[in-house]
Amino acid sequence: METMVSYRNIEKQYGGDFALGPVSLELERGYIMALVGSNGAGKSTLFQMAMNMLKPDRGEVRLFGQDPALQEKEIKTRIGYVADPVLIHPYARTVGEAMDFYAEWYPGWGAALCRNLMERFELPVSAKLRKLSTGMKRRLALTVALSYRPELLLLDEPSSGLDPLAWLVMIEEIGRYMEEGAGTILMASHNMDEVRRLADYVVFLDRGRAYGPFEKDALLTDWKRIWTEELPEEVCAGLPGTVLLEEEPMRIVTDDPGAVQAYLAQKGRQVFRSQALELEEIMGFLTGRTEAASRRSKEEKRA
Ligand SMILES: Nc1ncnc2c1ncn2[C@@H]1O[C@H](COP(=O)(O)OP(=O)(O)OP(=O)(O)O)[C@@H](O)[C@H]1O
Repeated sequence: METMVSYRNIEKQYGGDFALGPVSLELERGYIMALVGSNGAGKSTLFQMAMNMLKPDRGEVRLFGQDPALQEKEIKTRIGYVADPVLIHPYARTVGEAMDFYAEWYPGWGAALCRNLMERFELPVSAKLRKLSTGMKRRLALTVALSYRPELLLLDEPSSGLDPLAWLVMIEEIGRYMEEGAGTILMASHNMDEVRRLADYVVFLDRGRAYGPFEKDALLTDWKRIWTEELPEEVCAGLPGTVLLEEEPMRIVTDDPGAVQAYLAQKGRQVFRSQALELEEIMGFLTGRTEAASRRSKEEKRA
């Protein structure tokens, strides 16, 4: 196993308003980790630290085991960074000029790959950088980052501003990059569809606190909503692994569906169906944003 990114006990304070951490994360080669969080949770702050654009108050960040403050240039040729908002080349005037510059800068630049990506993202060579829309800037940044097949991609909101077709191209191209076998991705996303499709691991960030990493597949298997018949108080009281009880109809939200189903069977109660929770719901429970371990009836919800 080779650790590509590690954050150890990272803390950062901005005035009195925002405190990040302590955050500790490690990402191994070959995996995709998604940072999922509310606005202002600290996701971009973590990316900027990896790019040596920002220093943590405490803790250490390592890329390929190296300190980004000491080996900045070497590290940056091995990373593809799509920032949010996208950073546009300061001197190039057109898309073509920017590509020429990057082709010189990155040792692993693939000219044919770049042409193919530009075609897929419908990026005109002659388009003026100043006049690109937000979505076109994102297409450009993704094309650049994928054209030299970096060992590590840092994608901060890669789909923000992309139209649905460009989004699909992005999903396919990220899939292709990973299938080639040498890629690793740390990404921040508000798009749960993309997290569901791409991520191996999920970290929830909320108000500067990190929860996880969790294996995405395990989250989707472990968190269930189970529909059952109305249960008397004494049966409810003994339910194992219950996060929330909802009434009319009776539903149990649990992170231990096996135990709940076994208990209901033992009490002779019927299970009508069960369904995996959406990642945003799981995030609500794990971060304490959604009130857990309570009984919620229609009357309560109306009140
Ligand atoms: N230079 C700065 N000075 C002061 N506060 C800052 C600065 N940069 C970021 N912040 C604050 O730090 C917090 C975390 O910001 P960050 O951009 O990391 O969040 P984020 O999770 O990427 O948010 P979003 O999902 O909205 O992009 C926010 O409250 C933001 O206002």
